[in-house]
Parts: sequence; C-alpha cells; structure tokens
Amino acid sequence: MASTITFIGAGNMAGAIIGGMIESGFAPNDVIATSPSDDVLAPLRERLGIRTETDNAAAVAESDVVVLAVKPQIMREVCEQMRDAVQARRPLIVSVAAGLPAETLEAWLGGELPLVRCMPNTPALVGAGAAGLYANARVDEDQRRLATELMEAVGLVEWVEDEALLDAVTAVSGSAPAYFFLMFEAMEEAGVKLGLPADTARRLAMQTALGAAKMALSSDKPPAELKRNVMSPGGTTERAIAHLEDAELRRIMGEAMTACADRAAEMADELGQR
Ligand SMILES: NC(=O)C1=CN([C@@H]2O[C@H](COP(=O)(O)OP(=O)(O)OC[C@H]3O[C@@H](n4cnc5c(N)ncnc54)[C@H](O)[C@@H]3O)[C@@H](O)[C@H]2O)C=CC1
Ligand SMILES: O=C(O)[C@@H]1CCC=N1
Repeated sequence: MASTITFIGAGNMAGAIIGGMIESGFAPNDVIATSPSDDVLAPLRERLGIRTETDNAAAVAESDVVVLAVKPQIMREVCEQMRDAVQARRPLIVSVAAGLPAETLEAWLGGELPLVRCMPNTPALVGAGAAGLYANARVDEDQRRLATELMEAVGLVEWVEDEALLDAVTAVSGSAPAYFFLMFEAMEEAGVKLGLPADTARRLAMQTALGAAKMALSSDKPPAELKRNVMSPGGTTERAIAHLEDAELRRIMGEAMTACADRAAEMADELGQR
C-alpha cells in the first residue's frame, strides 16, 4: 500500500527532497507539501504535480509519514499547532531540522511517537544527496525501511545509532555543499585572475569536482593515494598542494567543521529549552 508523505514546510530542503523523490518515481499524488503561503506552494504543485495544503493539521490527518521541514526557530509553534492531528493519526515523524533533538520534537508533538531525525543536504534535488538518519526507540523495522526508502530516493543514507553524531553529520554533509560552492567561487576567481573567461573557469572547476568525486567513489584507493597519483614529482600539483598544506587547509577545515557541529549542539540548547 502506498504511503502518503506530507512535508510540513516547502522551502529549499523540502523542495530538494520532493523534487528528487518525484524524479526517482514516487507518485506525485502520494506527496503533500504545506506552507502558510500558496505562493510558495503553487510552483511546486505546477512543476511536480504534487498535492499542496495550507493547513498543516488537515494534511497530517491523511498522512503515514510527516516530514518536518520548517526552520528550527519556528518548529515548536508549528508542532504544537498540529499536535492533536498528529496524536489522532500517529504517523512516522521525520525531522530534517538541524539541531533539534528527537525527544524535544516528540514532546512538542504530544509524546509517544515514532520519530526519525534526518540530516539531509540540498544535492538531494539532483538525486545526489547524502543523509544521516537516527531513529528513536519507537521506530519499528518497517518504518526504518520506509525512512531509508524515502531518503535513498534522493541519495546516500547512513544510519547513526547515537543521536549526538547527527551534529557531526551536519558538519560532514548537511552543511558541506556550501563548502564546495565556496571552493567553486574561489577557483573561478583564481581562474579569472589567471586569464580564463569566468564561465570557462566555472565549468572546468565544477566538472573537475564531479570527476574527482566519481573517481574517489568508484576507486578502492584512499583519497591520499589518488592525490599522489596527480602529483608528478617536481610538477605543478605538488606546488599547489604544498601551498594548501602550508596554509593549513586541514586545520581550517577541522575548525570550520567543529564550529558547524558546535552550532548544531548550541541550537538544540537554544531552541529545545524554551
Ligand atoms: N537548506 C539546507 O541545506 C538544509 C536545511 N535543513 C533543515 O531544513 C529545514 C528547512 O530549511 P530550509 O528548507 O533551508 O528553509 P526554508 O526557509 O527554505 O523553508 C522553510 C519553509 O517553511 C515554510 N513555513 C513557514 N511557516 C510554516 C508553517 N507554519 N507551516 C508550514 N510551513 C511553514 C515556509 O513557507 C518555507 O517554505 C530547517 O529545519 C533546516 O535546519 C537540513 C539540512 C540542509
Ligand atoms: O545552515 C543550516 O542551519 C542548515 C542545516 C544544514 C544545512 N543548512
């Protein structure tokens, strides 16, 4: 039996997951997206053929899975407003919100609910997402499979058994597309300084990132060895890599990712304790 999956919130993340789901063959009629504004919903409805609803509780009343995809800052209010509908239906809850703990979300929704916390990323839109998932003790095997199926429709799924590790997942994949986009910006700017047209530099940098990722994923060699294979002794790459190592790229990445994970934990404190 097909499950009805409702997305509460229809912004960047929900749009990316829904787009990937439809692309991978989920029936548009089984998917509902909600938002207070029909202006947000209309393009999704028209582009993807999914159902939409401005009333969260009405959508929940016919759902088997409810994906919480609003900003963490308004999550409490949104959960409390649909608490009765959730308790009447008891669907599987999947939260994609950064930071917010499973226990807090479950309490805001009235308690005793199967809940999966998921940290996805926006490349889900092109079927190349990477998500970390954590299930609370009420999630049964079928629900675990359903959550896996939902997120595998848009990319890689890795389960973690310790909820705190989702902060690490946020640093490694949730926020990480932005690190690579920053790298693209920097490479394009440098390419232009070296004389290339901007669009040429951009295309070359992006294709190279795609190639490097595909190659690393399909190789049994570790990245360090693949890197060494590009570095001819006394050649150009060696010079570039030495510069990046001297500039302590590893330390900078470590600090940025620690800041990211710390912020996820901080958000849980800020938002969960109200
Ligand atoms: N953007 C990203 O790369 C990632 C975001 N997330 C998480 O996804 C969640 C959503 O983030 P974004 O999609 O970036 O935000 P967004 O601002 O693009 O989307 C939020 C959506 O919620 C809707 N909304 C506002 N009030 C509502 C209400 N009362 N009922 C229903 N919908 C309502 C808005 O219309 C908007 O469409 C956040 O909790 C964030 O932590 C997680 C991983 C990656
Ligand atoms: O920046 C954020 O808070 C969200 C969560 C992970 C990616 N975007």
